[in-house]
Amino acid sequence: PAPVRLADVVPAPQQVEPDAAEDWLLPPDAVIVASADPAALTVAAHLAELLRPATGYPLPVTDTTRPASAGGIALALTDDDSLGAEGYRLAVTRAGVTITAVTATGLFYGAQTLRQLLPPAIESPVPITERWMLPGGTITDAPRFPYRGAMLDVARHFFAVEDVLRVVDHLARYKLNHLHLHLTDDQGWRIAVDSWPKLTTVGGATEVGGGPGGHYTKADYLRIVSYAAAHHVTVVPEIDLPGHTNSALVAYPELAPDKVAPPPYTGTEVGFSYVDPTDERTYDFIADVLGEVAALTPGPWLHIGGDEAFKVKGEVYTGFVERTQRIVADTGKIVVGWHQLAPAAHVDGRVLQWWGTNGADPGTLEAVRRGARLILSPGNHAYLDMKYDPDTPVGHDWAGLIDVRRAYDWDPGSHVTGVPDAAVLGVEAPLWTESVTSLAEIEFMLLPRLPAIAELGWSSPATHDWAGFRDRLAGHGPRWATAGITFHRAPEVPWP
Ligand SMILES: CC1=[NH+][C@H]2[C@@H](O1)O[C@H](CO)[C@@H](O)[C@@H]2O
Repeated sequence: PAPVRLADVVPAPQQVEPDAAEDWLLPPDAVIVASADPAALTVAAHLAELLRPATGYPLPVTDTTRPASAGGIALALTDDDSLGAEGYRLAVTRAGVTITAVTATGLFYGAQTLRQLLPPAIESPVPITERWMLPGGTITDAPRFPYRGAMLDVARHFFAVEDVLRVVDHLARYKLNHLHLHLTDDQGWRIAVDSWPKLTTVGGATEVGGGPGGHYTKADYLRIVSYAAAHHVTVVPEIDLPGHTNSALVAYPELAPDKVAPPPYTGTEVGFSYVDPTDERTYDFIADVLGEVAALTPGPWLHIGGDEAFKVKGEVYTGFVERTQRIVADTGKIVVGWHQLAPAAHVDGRVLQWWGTNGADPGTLEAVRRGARLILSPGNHAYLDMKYDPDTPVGHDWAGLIDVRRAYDWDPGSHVTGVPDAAVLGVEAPLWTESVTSLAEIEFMLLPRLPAIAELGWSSPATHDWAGFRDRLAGHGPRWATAGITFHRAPEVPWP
């Protein structure tokens, strides 16, 4: 395969200065030297874990307090704050590699870039003979938006912790930093709540199609949160309210408007269920649930859904949302919700996740004028549950077909009419799972479109170019294949 070039990295780096005179061959005795800082050493250990299997090299990790050793890979914290909280500088010279950053997160992103600069064989889980060449030169890089994420719907179909951890790996590979977990819906409640145990014992016991469903214990959720944190990914839990709540009503009929338990729902319709917005008991429920989920969640965000509550209208809906927003604030978290929350009063820091398909929305624009920021998830560009083409075996097509180009060819900063770039917090690619039932199907829908969304979240509009992106992406097919990751060989990408 053609040697990897600095400019091949996905997402496209901010600044690339190749220098072929400085190409470097990773030697078997290479050492990884990190700043004597626990977080930097953790990144160094992560990098060693990435490089050891395929190279078979020992790649010992040490820190700068010990005597300098053979040529190697240095991970150095710096106070050069021109790089920002997530930026890094990566230099390859004949003496070795140096990654500098202000934070461990920046070092981690430099490590992801370094991984991509090695030949695709670096993804092999077992030692493979290869010249571990690195292209000489310097990359200076930093993200455009602070929020770059994906959403996994674990309610329609339940996915084991291990599957969620693999999704975290795919996010980290492309410098995405948020994982939104859609934890509750009509078909299943997936997060244990001590004060309302039947939410999972009853509400978690099925899923679309009638399978056994499942749920995360608090220990499971903490495993996901800590693995995500080790990959510099923040978990955003969603408790969808007031709609999409059939599973909670099955468990606790007192929450239902008619106080009668509906049958468990294993279909794929939306908009028919809601918790009783006129009953004080509902707000006890919400305060208990959000309190327990917030206590388990280190990140600042708590997502309360708000979508498709078709039977809760006008003042009743905005009154419900305003009370729920206040409950979120009482937990110390910042509220996120689908853009249907817009008519409800603004609260500090509120973020609306926009999933429209027509580039304009007066209500959302008004909410932005009152201080809301947006996460862009346009249904017709970022909804990765949409089919690539009519033959895609799983997924939807209500927002149209989304091939790789459609996932790439839009600009989050100017997508919603009237919303200024400064009001855009970032992007997120939702994957709804009504028809997705395995990790392989998750990977098939995410790859190769997730890197497109990742590039829109990270890279400058100045480097936005479909032909260039398509060619860079082509080089990642062999990486996924070598790593045993399922992906769609989209015909619009010139795979090698
Ligand atoms: C925010 C939102 N609510 C709906 C909509 O997105 O479409 C999804 C399928 O694409 C569906 O699963 C979800 O319940």
